[in-house]
Amino acid sequence: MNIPELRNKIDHIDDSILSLLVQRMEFVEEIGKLKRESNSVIYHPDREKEIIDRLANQYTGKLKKEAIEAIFLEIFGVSRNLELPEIICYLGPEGSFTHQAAENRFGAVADYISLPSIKSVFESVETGRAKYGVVPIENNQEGMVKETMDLLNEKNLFVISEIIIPVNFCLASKHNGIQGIKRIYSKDIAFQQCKGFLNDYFSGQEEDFFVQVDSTSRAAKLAVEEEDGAALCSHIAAKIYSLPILFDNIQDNDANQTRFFIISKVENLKKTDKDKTSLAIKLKNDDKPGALLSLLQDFETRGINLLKIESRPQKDTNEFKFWFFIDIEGNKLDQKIQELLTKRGDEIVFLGSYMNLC
Ligand SMILES: O=C(O)C(=O)C[C@]1(C(=O)O)C=C[C@@H](O)C=C1
Repeated sequence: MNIPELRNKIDHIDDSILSLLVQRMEFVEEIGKLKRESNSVIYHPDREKEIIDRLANQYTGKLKKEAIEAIFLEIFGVSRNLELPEIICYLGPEGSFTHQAAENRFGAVADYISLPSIKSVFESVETGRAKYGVVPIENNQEGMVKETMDLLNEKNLFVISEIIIPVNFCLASKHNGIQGIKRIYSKDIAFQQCKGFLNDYFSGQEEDFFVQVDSTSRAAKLAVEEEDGAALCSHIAAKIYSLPILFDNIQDNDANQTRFFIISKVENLKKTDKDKTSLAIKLKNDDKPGALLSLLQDFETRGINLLKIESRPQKDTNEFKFWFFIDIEGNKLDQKIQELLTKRGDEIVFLGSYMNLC
């Protein structure tokens, strides 16, 4: 078959896809109506995961699970917007990895607001200006994001989902190939994380060949204005500025991953077989030996698996005291976790139960 014939086939398939999507959306609208009548939450990450897993498991053709996931997350984004338009705020700037995480989860059609700080994301969700907020919580090379832990402890908001994305950089440019590129824009940390690639492909360049700017999306914006400029940036930044990707995954360390939280005013409890619960715990008797040991023993006797424990200073006292950010396996709806939350005399702030993706 020649290209026009193949395109003709594609057009017919597209017609069918669109007609099926419209049928799907009719049912989605009905669900949306029922949810609004019963005042229940629109976003069900567990149901979305169930659909993707089911489709990926039954299908073994040309599409990888990641491709099925990318397509269906966009469909879910459109569905949720039809059920109730949602505003999602994230730690910006536009094109940041947090933006990428937000788009991975909510699709390209949601209403996004880029905010300048983690605190402003919390405040927007708290005041109801945005329905959900997306913030970084942990990088597996750098550790926990202290500001996010502290704000979760202070504010009355809940973690309803986690998102894990690899921190991968690409080299993007309008230039046809790397020969003739005159400068590369990026942020300091991106230059550091792609040293191996830059040494291999751009060694011996003058100092001013590498131009440092304050975000990788700014790098993409500058590069797209030039015929011979390039940017080291995230996929989403390249996408936003329609900058073709010349080389992908050029970071030195492939294991570099960041974990993000979706925060909301409503706790959205839903039990799956793989949940995680985050807690902020101020121990009682923390001036006596064994206070922490007693908590850990309680986990052991109740068969609760501890996934993470990090200490943070208590800022509301002039003493040098601390509280613990804790992740455990299981859901608030599990009896053993209910007991833990109610029977210990510690000050425990429940931060959220959500599906464990790690
Ligand atoms: O099943 C639901 O609760 C729906 O609202 C439908 C749907 C979907 O498009 O399949 C949309 C949004 C939810 O997050 C999960 C699934």
